[in-house]
Amino acid sequence: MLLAVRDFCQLRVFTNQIIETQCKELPCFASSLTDHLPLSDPAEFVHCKMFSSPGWYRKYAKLRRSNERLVTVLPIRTNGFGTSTDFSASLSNSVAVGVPEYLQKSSPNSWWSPRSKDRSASASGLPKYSYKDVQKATQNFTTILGEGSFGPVYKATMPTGGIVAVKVLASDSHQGEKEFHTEVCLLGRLHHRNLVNLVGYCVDKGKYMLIYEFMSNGSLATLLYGEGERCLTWEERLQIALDISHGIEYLHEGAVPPVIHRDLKSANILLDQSMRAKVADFGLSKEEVFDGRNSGIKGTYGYIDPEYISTNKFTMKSDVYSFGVIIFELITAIHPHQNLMEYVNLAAMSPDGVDEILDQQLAGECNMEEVRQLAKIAHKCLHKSPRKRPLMGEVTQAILKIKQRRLGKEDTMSMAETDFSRIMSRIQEQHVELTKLASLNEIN
Ligand SMILES: Nc1ncnc2c1ncn2[C@@H]1O[C@H](COP(=O)(O)OP(=O)(O)OP(=O)(O)O)[C@@H](O)[C@H]1O
Repeated sequence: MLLAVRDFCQLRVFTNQIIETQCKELPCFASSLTDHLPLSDPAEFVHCKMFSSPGWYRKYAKLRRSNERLVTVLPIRTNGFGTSTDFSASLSNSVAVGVPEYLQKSSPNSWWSPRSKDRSASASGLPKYSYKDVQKATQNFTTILGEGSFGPVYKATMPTGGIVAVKVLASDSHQGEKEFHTEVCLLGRLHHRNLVNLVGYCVDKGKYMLIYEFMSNGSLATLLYGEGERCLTWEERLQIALDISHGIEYLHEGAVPPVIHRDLKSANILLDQSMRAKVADFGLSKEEVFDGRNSGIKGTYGYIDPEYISTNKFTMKSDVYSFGVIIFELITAIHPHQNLMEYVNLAAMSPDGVDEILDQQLAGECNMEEVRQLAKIAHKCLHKSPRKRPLMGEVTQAILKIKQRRLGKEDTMSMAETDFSRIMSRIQEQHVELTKLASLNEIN
């Protein structure tokens, strides 16, 4: 069956020429760190309840719907047709983002010191750097990490030894300085351990640069599909799924107003030195690229919610869909451009079909029950009807449950092991006692 599914899909890979279209997104969203939805009692979100209690679900869904209506879509960069938006209200509520420790450590005379006089730096709460500073830190822009649709990304080393990533926005951008500052203000207010946080920026000499925390283990896409990469263990994959879920949950349910990512994909998931995953490229306005058909659809082929394609309405549930695709990438190590969904749909025809599309490098190396449970969550995320897809908070709780069950089992196992060794040592003690008694009897 495994071969049949894979062969069939392989055929489709060749017959369906992949549309290498990286449609671009437009809007950027306002957000702040202020508390939002009452995610008060995590127990409320337990997996069984979440998918089986319609009353609870309706109540919560109503709450979320009213929250979703608050989603602010801020057309910051609009291909030259700039929409002026009054951000004063949202800025006044902004939470100043602290300068990261490694930036603070610079001596007052250090060349890597934010331009203190700059008013925009205080509005965003983020330090602003000069072109010269960044030029020096990137060794004259020679330390390239990669290139995305915004432009090249460089590794930069600070005088303190701290490392950051500098995204130099393409110079053909129509974005003006004011719009860039607005975008920085909005991004600077989003902070979470599962987001690749913005730590500074530079607007100088006609260049716009965003400075991010450095993610030394690169992107999930490279780890899954790159040549010479070591195989991610099942434990790592499960943790990555949970980390991503936490990050998106924060964007959807932690940020006020909520933020829809719009371009979730394995290339936008970055990993730090401890292999913890963080969501990147959130809230960045991207210009729509004419792809030959000018479909008007924004996002990345293979991750786009089919419902969005038919209605042109992008909601949080479209992000949930893309997350479902990423989960299946983690399980199968098949890229969406390699007809991942064909494999997934075929495998869904048999009860434990996911076993057959599991990344072969994981065969015998993982708990199949956990794989099936994670696949079940992914299927819910990919539900045809957006309303039937779970909310990200619910997804997080469901993935957490898988981890907790394992920890529970490990506890039981270690308890059993302790009991066993206690019994063994008691038997040994008794054996020693009996031997002693026997030798005493012999002497007498
Ligand atoms: N904070 C970071 N730390 C380390 N590497 C990074 C960081 N940000 C981006 N990169 C690397 O730089 C490269 C380009 O990233 P970028 O986010 O600009 O594009 P992308 O996500 O690959 O594509 P697109 O912009 O089309 O979505 C990628 O290889 C990515 O792994």
